Amino acid sequence: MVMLTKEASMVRKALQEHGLEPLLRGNNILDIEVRKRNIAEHFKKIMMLLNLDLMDDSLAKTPYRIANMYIHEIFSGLDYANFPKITVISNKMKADEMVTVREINLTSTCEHHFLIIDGKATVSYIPNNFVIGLSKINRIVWFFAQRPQVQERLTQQILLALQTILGTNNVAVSIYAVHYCVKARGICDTTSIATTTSLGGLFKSSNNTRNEFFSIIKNNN
Ligand SMILES: Nc1nc2c(ncn2[C@@H]2O[C@H](COP(=O)(O)OP(=O)(O)OP(=O)(O)O)[C@@H](O)[C@H]2O)c(=O)[nH]1
Ligand SMILES: [Zn+2]
Repeated sequence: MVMLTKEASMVRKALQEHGLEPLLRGNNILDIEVRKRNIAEHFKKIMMLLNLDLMDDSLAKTPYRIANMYIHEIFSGLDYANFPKITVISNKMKADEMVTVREINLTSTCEHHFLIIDGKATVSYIPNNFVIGLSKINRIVWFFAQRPQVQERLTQQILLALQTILGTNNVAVSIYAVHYCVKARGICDTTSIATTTSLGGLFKSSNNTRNEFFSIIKNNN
């Protein structure tokens, strides 16, 4: 079994304690190659039930492409072994104002329909003892996006992961996204956008901090 990094273990524990890891059913005991082979076999059956000709040279490898994509790409965030390497440095410069990364690109997968969620995140925090490498914020967003998701949980998972790593409650996350299960099927609404926000510490309790965060979002999203 792969050893998790200290940060991956801390984040997983915090999420479990807060009921924010409801989809995982425990450690996956099957080897990755066995899981991929099984997914491909099952997907072959789905394609056959759709009356698709698996002998067609364009379709023949699709079940394997799907299996590879699920395990190594769009659902890679289900495995904490893929949690990003985190670099935090001590806050020797005594930064005490809001740090914001906005317009973080994310694509995720709606857990109800397995269709794309296409959005952007804004993440702010007020440094306490640590400052995090900026790209690590994008990577944490990406990690949790690479799962079957609902947008509300994704927003909360990113918040709690950063609070845990940074040792402060003063974190805020907002995501706006287009859901292809709303756009490309069902109601077929091509313009609606869903916004979700999760606020911690001063972002929740102080009107000034909250307003500063929302003014960044309003002016830039
Ligand atoms: N709250 C929330 N709902 C979501 C998210 N992604 C998809 N959904 C919704 O999940 C719901 C599933 O509803 P169901 O009635 O079971 O599925 P459905 O019959 O395909 O629903 P329609 O999309 O209305 O056709 C839909 O309303 C989706 O829009 C999300 O991130 N958050
Ligand atoms: Zn959906």
